[in-house]
Amino acid sequence: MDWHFTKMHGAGNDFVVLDGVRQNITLTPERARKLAHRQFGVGADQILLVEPATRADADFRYRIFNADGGEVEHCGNGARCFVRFVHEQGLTDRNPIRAEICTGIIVLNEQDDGEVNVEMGRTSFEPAAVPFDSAGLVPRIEGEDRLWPLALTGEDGAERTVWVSVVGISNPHAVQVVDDVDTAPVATVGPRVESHRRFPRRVNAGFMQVVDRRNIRLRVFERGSGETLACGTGACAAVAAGIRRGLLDSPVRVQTRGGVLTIAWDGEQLVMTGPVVTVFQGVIDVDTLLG
Ligand SMILES: N[C@@H](CCC[C@H](N)C(=O)O)C(=O)O
Repeated sequence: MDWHFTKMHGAGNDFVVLDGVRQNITLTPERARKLAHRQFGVGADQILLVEPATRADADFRYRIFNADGGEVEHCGNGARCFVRFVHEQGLTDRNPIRAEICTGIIVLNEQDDGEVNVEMGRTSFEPAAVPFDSAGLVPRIEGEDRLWPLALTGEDGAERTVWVSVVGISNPHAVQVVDDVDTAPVATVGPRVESHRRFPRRVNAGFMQVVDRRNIRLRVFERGSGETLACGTGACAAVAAGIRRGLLDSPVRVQTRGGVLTIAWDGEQLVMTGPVVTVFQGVIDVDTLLG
């Protein structure tokens, strides 16, 4: 059995996109992991599976799998690739498109300049909703935000505390402010935050450098994929946290290692705008390579 796929990226966060509308696709976590593998598969940060909608108020459903095979709630850069994919593949000429993700509906609009904007849905800062176990912790209040102390143990066994904003964009984020993203300890602190025991579903760990009130630089160690060149929901979480902390004003230009995303937030709806690139199309022999 063969699957046709499209390789895409949004600001360097890369995807294998599968058409589950015209193909009969059973994507298990193991198959997703193999497809995403950079040596033995096609290679991707996430796999996107486009399917018929299951509710009347949506045009399509799309599902997201991290490189480790886990299915997740939301993906900002993936959302932009999804809308370009359904247009390029002739699955619809509707614009904007309403897409069903596992936590609700998001609205996507392909602009005349080739960028895509996405109404990402609502943000939550309630620990239980993220989810984050805040029992026994005393937050530091900054502006309207609460910074939570996370105790981390270093490779040398030494304890240190990092202060994070905890944000739910359907998926979980922990954002810390750093002086310089280039020297931030993303590779060492990122995995410790990602799997910290206070995040029962793990977490995406963001490192934000505030350049000025409308510009940040951002790196994200993503849950289930490691550091990526850009993380759309991570950009939304960083901007929302930065605005609540009184550090930023909407809209904010987010410089990632793979490109620029623009995030607007009115305190309710988050709107993300950014680029999309189709890299190539291919066919994969499922029985031989994915099992
Ligand atoms: N790259 C994404 C986020 C993908 C999911 C994330 N790793 C998670 O586990 O929540 C984005 O652009 O938002």
